Amino acid sequence: MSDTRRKIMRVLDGESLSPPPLWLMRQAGRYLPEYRETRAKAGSFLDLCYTPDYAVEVTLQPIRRYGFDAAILFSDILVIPDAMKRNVRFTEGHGPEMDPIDEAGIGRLNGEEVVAYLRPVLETVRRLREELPDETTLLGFCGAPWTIATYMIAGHGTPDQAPARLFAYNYPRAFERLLMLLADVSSDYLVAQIDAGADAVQIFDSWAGVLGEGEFEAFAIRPVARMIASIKSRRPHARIIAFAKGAGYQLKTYRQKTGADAIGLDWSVPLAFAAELQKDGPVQGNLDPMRVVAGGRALEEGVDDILQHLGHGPLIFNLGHGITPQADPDHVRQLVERVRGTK
Ligand SMILES: Cc1c2[nH]c(c1CCC(=O)O)Cc1[nH]c(c(CCC(=O)O)c1C)Cc1[nH]c(c(CCC(=O)O)c1C)Cc1[nH]c(c(C)c1CCC(=O)O)C2
Repeated sequence: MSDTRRKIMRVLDGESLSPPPLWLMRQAGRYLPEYRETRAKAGSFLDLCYTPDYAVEVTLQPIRRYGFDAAILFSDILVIPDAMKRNVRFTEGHGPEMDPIDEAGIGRLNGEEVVAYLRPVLETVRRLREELPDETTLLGFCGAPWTIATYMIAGHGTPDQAPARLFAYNYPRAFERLLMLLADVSSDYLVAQIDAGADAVQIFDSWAGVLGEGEFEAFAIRPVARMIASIKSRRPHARIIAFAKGAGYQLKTYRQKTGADAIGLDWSVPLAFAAELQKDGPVQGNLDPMRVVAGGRALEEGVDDILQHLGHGPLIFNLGHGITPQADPDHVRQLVERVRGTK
């Protein structure tokens, strides 16, 4: 009976499938002309996220084109600070911005209305489960508390998250309160996504790699462990992928201590070490997105290397980070055919 289950769910339960199922981080995005068209109609980026008609449409676009094994809900990790009234803006050419928060502001924060504010996103999840092909896994997601906190403190993206690292040393109690509050609202939000029809969820800790050893334990591992314990206590069937970008050799303890079912790997993780990690459970990754931009031999060799090292264990094929706007949609097709061995 097990073969009728969605492939990515089978891998998340420890099965090894050949060829491995695949999806790509940021598979809905600006590299696709049909995304750019819907994006222009929607107006602002947040309008796109909060209008189920548009969000459903852009989520489905890469599924129609490539038949990926998973669709990932179209939204953004920064809808959480937006729901906490931090005035999030996405302005052309600037990246995300919001009002920076200070110690007093953290004292005033509360997470009470977050899930209610995000109802349109949950409506998108419900509609997606109705419209997706039966074999396609639907993934929900959110940002990890540390990564969300970095944007809330600086008010924008930075290359090394120095403002949040400094804030954590100067105001340890306020920082701890912020992380725990984010962990709790994010857990409620992921439970709501699962209840709306998400098969599994991914937690993105895109900035885990800038933390020192003790801070990695305190800011990356602990809040995510709290989230996973909270979600699994309420929804024991929930399957959770945790992606701690840049965590390198700490990924072994990261999986053990957070309780994640699968761990995402960025492209800097050596494949021999990735194979070691795979002995403890499923892994997801880890092609360099620049190989998709390059195409040709660089793309083929990157795919083949991953399949050779990780293709015999539980693997969800993916990139090591999001696909970039300059990727050629034909190269994405070549990637899919190479992974599936259909060409
Ligand atoms: C850090 C982070 C963000 N958002 C996200 C992360 C974690 C993953 C990572 O590290 O990339 C996660 C994210 N963002 C988006 C998705 C949608 C689902 C998918 O993967 O297809 C997901 C899962 C859409 C998006 N989120 C954003 C876009 C581009 C905006 C546009 O279309 O105008 C998309 C498609 C905007 C965004 N959102 C964010 C930034 C820094 C930016 C600007 C950079 C950029 O423009 O690429 C915050």
